[in-house]
Amino acid sequence: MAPNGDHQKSTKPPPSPSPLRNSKFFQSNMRILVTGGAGFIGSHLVDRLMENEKNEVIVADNYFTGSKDNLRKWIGHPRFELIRHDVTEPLLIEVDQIYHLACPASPIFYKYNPVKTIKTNVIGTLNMLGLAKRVGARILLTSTSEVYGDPLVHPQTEDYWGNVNPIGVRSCYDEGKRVAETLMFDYHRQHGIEIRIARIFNTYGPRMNIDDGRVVSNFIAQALRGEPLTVQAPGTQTRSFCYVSDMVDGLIRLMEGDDTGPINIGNPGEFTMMELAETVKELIDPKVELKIVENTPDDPRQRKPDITKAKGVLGWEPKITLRQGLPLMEEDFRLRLGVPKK
Ligand SMILES: NC(=O)c1ccc[n+]([C@@H]2O[C@H](COP(=O)([O-])OP(=O)(O)OC[C@H]3O[C@@H](n4cnc5c(N)ncnc54)[C@H](O)[C@@H]3O)[C@@H](O)[C@H]2O)c1
Ligand SMILES: O=c1ccn([C@@H]2O[C@H](COP(=O)(O)OP(=O)(O)O[C@H]3OC[C@@H](O)[C@H](O)[C@H]3O)[C@@H](O)[C@H]2O)c(=O)[nH]1
Repeated sequence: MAPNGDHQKSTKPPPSPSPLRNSKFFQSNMRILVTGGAGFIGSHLVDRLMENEKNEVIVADNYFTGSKDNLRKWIGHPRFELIRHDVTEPLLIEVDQIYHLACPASPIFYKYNPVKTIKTNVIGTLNMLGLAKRVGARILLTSTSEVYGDPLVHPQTEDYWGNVNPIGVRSCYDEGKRVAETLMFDYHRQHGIEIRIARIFNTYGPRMNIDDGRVVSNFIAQALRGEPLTVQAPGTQTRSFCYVSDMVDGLIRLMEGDDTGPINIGNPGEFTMMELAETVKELIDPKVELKIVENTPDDPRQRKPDITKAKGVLGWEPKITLRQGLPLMEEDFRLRLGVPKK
């Protein structure tokens, strides 16, 4: 069944935005809330949104995995505001658009406090939808390729319903995001809220936490520290890695376009973890060793987005290949770890 079939469309008109938006005498800026804006993708998104002088950007973040440091160039800027706020609590502000990213993304962080992760996904998304409803804002959710679980369809298209363990250690995140998607569509059908859903595939780039625990940041940090690259068994599992500037471009196009989604946003280049380790080794330090270590439960065996829909509906496709993106991230990690290039 097509996720964008007629039964998915709202019959309700969207709630009216602020009267100032259509005022003849006062041209207000577009006020945009980015939840999770102090994190990795969020802070790059804020950089892009702030480039447009008609945008005012408000970030709400609880700093669990994000940091003020990621936003330091905007703190004090007249079009920028930073609020310490946990999205599991309601937020009463006036905005036109909401990019709802708040949620830990790295498996080691989302599994650290699974009850909090599911509250963030469910109560957090409900609160942001409540805000969207009250002020007539358009809302974009950053969902995930993890909604496909350990996929039995390859590559993954948006109409695949997934193969997810509902009681596993990853469920707080993948089932949490599935409920968040459900809430988005229920608010759209029942209340006419303008929604956008992006299904993001593994994204990497500068500013990722050095000890984030995800595979690209782990391998780069390990190679720079001269430590063995920890390939989790069996090493034949695959992922598709998207550079962060491509991701931000896709998210903005989705928000500005007419399609609710869900739309896969990711780079279809597919690599085994062994291939990724070999590439990092070749680019950074050919002397570094690879070490096979134990894997974690329910690790998906393969993942690759079908991006036909993103190409057709958003006119989007990624531009940066893995071999182009890894050196950009290496440069940032060298600076932060204090390891100059020889
Ligand atoms: N990076 C990826 O590969 C990837 C893949 C799929 C989906 N996503 C989604 O994209 C979004 C951003 O991911 P990221 O890689 O930038 O992760 P990140 O961990 O760097 O950023 C998440 C941000 O949300 C904040 N946050 C977490 N819980 C919060 C709460 N309860 N209230 C307020 N703020 C909270 C964190 O402090 C952090 O700043 C997440 O929703 C994630 O699920 C990311
Ligand atoms: O040091 C490591 C870390 C991870 N891995 C492997 O690398 C693969 C990718 O693992 P990551 O931790 O980077 O993350 P995953 O791809 O499983 O999930 C990721 O993509 C979907 C997003 O929603 C999640 O937020 C994101 O973390 C897994 O197969 C894992 O076993 C290693 O081989 N070594």
